[in-house]
Parts: sequence; structure tokens; C-alpha cells
Amino acid sequence: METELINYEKITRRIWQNLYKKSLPALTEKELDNIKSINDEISLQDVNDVYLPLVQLIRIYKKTMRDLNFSKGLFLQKITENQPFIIGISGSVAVGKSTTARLLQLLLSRTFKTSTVALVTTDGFLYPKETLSERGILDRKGFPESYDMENLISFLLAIKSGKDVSIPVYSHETYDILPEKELVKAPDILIVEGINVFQSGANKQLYINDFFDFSIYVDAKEQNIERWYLERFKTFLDLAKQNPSNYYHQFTSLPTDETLKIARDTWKKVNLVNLRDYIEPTRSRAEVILHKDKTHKIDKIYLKKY
Ligand SMILES: Nc1ncnc2c1ncn2[C@@H]1O[C@H](COP(=O)(O)OP(=O)(O)O)[C@@H](O)[C@H]1O
Ligand SMILES: CC(C)(COP(=O)(O)O)[C@@H](O)C(=O)NCCC(=O)O
Repeated sequence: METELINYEKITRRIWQNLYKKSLPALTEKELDNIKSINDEISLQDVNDVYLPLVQLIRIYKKTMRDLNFSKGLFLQKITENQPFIIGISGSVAVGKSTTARLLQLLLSRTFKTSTVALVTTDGFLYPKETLSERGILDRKGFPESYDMENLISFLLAIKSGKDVSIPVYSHETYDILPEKELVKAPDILIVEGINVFQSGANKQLYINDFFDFSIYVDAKEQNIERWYLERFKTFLDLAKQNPSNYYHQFTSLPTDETLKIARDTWKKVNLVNLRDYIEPTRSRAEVILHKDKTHKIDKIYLKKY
């Protein structure tokens, strides 16, 4: 990986954690527990060492964006509206994007006390199961053609222009888009998390990246991500046992080795192919790459130089 990232500054965790001196932890264990998803082992140490310096860096980007917009306004002799600050988070399926996004949302709300911080996951922009089925691409869920990218771009355009927007919601439980929508009220900061956030729309005129003021790619070795995917699959099965309407319920009556084979196959034929062909190639569009070791601990940070 390192030879490909020549335009990044590589920073070890030890150096990174000393870039920003802080006194008190920004969060309590209880607050951290509230945002952890199943299986997470994120610690206050991670928050202090990795996420607080990251928030400080985001603060710098935010101020720079505001200054630039103000200067542009002076140049154009126009009053420019304050635009929301948008952060994109990408990486493989099961690498831990949602966990990173939730933690960042909490820390940013703490840091920018008068600002609203919204979080949106792009799985809501997947086509419904019925559409995927009609197009014969049910087994391509997560691939570029399975997303309504134009709708995602329209959503970002509306948010950048300060509007409230209703968006579709995806459920891992039903494995489909839900009938009800979610209202995103014009936020000051928006975090957009998903495997496709550094990809382009069908007409290729606009990249979703064009809307981002800061961007993060969560990275790890393929073998580790596969293990996390399998562990998450097992957890989904445990949760689905008592619930016949859950998509994963169908697997709960099968012997363990059979379910493990299904999960392994899905990883190998769907999510790994997607990672190699469409997700990892967009990694260098990120301002910051957070690299995790096998225990989910962030061990290396890459910051874009140019
Ligand atoms: N920091 C972490 N420590 C321990 N487990 C984690 C951490 N981040 C994510 N995980 C686990 O890894 C799996 C994938 O994480 P998730 O956030 O669901 O990934 P994604 O949103 O990228 O698909 C989940 O089972 C989650 O609990
Ligand atoms: C819906 C998803 C594309 C979204 O990815 P995630 O939010 O987990 O990163 C993915 O979870 C998925 O369903 N992939 C298809 C193959 C599978 O069942 O894992």
C-alpha cells in the first residue's frame, strides 16, 4: 500500500497522538457505550489518541472553508450563505465505517456546541430489492449499479443549499429499503458514510467527492475485514433467531458450518470483489486514511500532502 500513497504523509499512531495536546477526555465511558454497535471495542484511549487530533484537523479544514467562502463572496461582491460542512467516510463493507462515523458525530457535536451534526448512510440510496430483482442484479448489492447515485447527488445538492431533505432508509434486518423516509433537517455539519461515497454518478459530471470538505477512508487488511464481516454475520444470526421477519432468520436453522460457508461465499464473491474493483481504487480520493490493525486499533494515519 505504501508505494501507492506517495502523495500522503504517513504518521504513526505514536506521533499522531502527540500532535494535539489535550487535557480531559472529551467523552465518558457511558457516552461511548451509547454509540458502540454490537461487537465494538472502541476505547477512550482511541478517542484521545486518534479521534481528538482528527477533530482538531477537521476544525482547521472547517475554518479554511469558511474563510475561502467569505473571500470568494468579497471577490464576487455578493453576500454568500454559510454552507454546511460535509464529511465523507468510505471503506470496505464491514471495515467499521458506521462506528467511525457515529463516534465522529458525537465528538463534532461536542466540539461545535452550537452546530447541528447529521449522519447519513448511503445504503438508503440502494435501489429497493424489487428493482434490483427486476434488473437481475440482486447479487450485485453494493456495486455501483445497485445505487441510485443521481438521487444521492440531488440530496447533497439540496443539503449544500441549506434545505431540509427526506431520504430513504435501508434496513439490514429486512435486507431492503423501508417504506418510511427519514427527514434530514438542514444541518451545519453532515457526515455521509458509505462504500460508494468517492464514486461518480452515471453521467460522470459530478463526483460525490465534489461535495466533501473533508474525507476519510477506513482501511485494513483484507483478511481482517473478512473476519469482521464473518463475526458480524454471526451476530446478525443471533439477533435474528427469535425474529422470523428478519432476513437472517432463514439461516438460523442451518448447521453452523453451512451458514459459515454462505457468509464466506458472500464475502468472497460479492464484498471482496466490490472492495478490489470499486472501493479500494477510490481510496486516494480521501484527505485522511485511517488504517486499522487486526484488533480494530488505528495504527497508522495518512494525511494527503497534495
Ligand atoms: N473500533 C471497533 N472495535 C471493535 N469492533 C469494531 C470496531 N469498529 C467496528 N467494529 C465491528 O466490526 C464490524 C463492522 O463494523 P461496521 O461499523 O458495521 O462496518 P461498516 O459500517 O463499515 O460496514 C461490526 O461487527 C462492528 O461491531
Ligand atoms: C448493504 C451493503 C451494501 C452496505 O454496506 P455496509 O453499510 O455494511 O458498509 C452491504 O451490507 C451488503 O448488504 N452487501 C451485499 C452482500 C451481503 O449480504 O453482505
